[in-house]
Amino acid sequence: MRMLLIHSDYLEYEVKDKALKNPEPISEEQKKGRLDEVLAVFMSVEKADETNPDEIVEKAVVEIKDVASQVKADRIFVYPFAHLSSELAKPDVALKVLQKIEERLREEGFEVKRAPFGYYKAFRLSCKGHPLAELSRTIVPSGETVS
Ligand SMILES: Nc1ncnc2c1ncn2[C@@H]1O[C@H](CO)[C@@H](NC(=O)[C@@H](N)CO)[C@H]1O
Repeated sequence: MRMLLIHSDYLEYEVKDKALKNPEPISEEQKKGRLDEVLAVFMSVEKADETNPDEIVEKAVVEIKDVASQVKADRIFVYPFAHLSSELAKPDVALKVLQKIEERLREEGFEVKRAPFGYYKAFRLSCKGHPLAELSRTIVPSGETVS
């Protein structure tokens, strides 16, 4: 999994069109979303993650919690983003991983939103620009190597 973490004044999105034949079903309310004072986490779930999705979920939660505590963010925006890797996991696996990460972060006490999966979306982001405001992380299942 590849993550780009942006500590932001806000992130807002608007769904524009389907990017998959069968995108995640969403309500009218989910077509737009915004969080203020948020750690935006753009995530590409990768092929290698399919060997142990549960482990990837836990490793991602550890990394996100670590960065959130460093930048003192208690809101997280989980953002599916297929542009951080050339070896993407299948959509059904990727969606499950992202849904689980969302659920686990809520269990850890964060306010969490997740952008809809399988769509083209317009988004606006205001990066805070401090030294820890732009970070990336790569996570692999045990036994795999980072390519
Ligand atoms: N392995 C994967 N990891 C993360 N997201 C993935 C994925 N496979 C599919 N998606 C989702 O489907 C849209 C089309 O690829 C993706 N859409 C996007 O990435 C938008 N920024 C528009 O390009 C995303 O919602």
